Amino acid sequence: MAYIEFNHVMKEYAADGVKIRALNDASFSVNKGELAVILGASGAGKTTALNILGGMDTTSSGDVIVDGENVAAYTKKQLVGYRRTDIGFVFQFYNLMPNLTALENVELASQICPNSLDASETLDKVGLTDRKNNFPAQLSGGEQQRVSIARAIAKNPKLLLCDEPTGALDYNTGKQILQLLQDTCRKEKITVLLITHNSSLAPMADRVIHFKNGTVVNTLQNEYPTPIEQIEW
Ligand SMILES: Nc1ncnc2c1ncn2[C@@H]1O[C@H](COP(=O)(O)OP(=O)(O)OP(=O)(O)O)[C@@H](O)[C@H]1O
Repeated sequence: MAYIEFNHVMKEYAADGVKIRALNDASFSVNKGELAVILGASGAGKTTALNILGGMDTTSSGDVIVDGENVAAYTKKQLVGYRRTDIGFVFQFYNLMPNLTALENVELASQICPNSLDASETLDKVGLTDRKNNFPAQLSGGEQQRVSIARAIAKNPKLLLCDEPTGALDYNTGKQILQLLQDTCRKEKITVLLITHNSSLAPMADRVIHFKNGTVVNTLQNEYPTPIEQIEW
């Protein structure tokens, strides 16, 4: 069994009496320690799948296996614990607490997790040794995203889920953030899933999962992923 198994997942939303099928029999798997890139057009179901995997949304049917447990069968209370301890999220917008310093933002996350890493050391790892006592407004977009990555990995999560993490950044800054995510996956041995619109990024991944109209139409494995510095788009 793979570390992550998304098995025949359906997700329907009811909006004004109309049913919208966001996921339609979507299936994929990811092995432990892999970097998986999720590609697909707008509305293909990528965010819905990531939110379900992260325990932020629920399935209409299907199984979502993470490390041998079926997250789709979790109670609300179990999902709270799962989100808190097992999942690190990185979003397009950094969602930092504006009145807390970089260090305090990371500490806030690590304090609620039993196996958390040292907040200050985690900020060192993401290259922010000199910015720990700055507030988010005093940091660039790339630096704020580094804080949000530190906040996610300081929880020592099973999965690092990233939804368009470079969507608000310029080309070079975005590339540095992708490099950090690729390095984090390798060095910390965290399983990383990364949503992007940019199909040029596919070579950086161990696995590429392609969504279309709510289902997975194609999964590719790269035996030799390309370092991000060698990818241009
Ligand atoms: N809470 C919701 N209520 C109703 N419909 C929703 C909801 N969330 C998502 N959808 C619909 O489900 C479909 C899939 O959306 P989703 O956000 O997963 O796509 P996506 O591939 O992530 O798109 P994008 O790249 O634009 O973020 C879309 O048609 C969307 O409008």
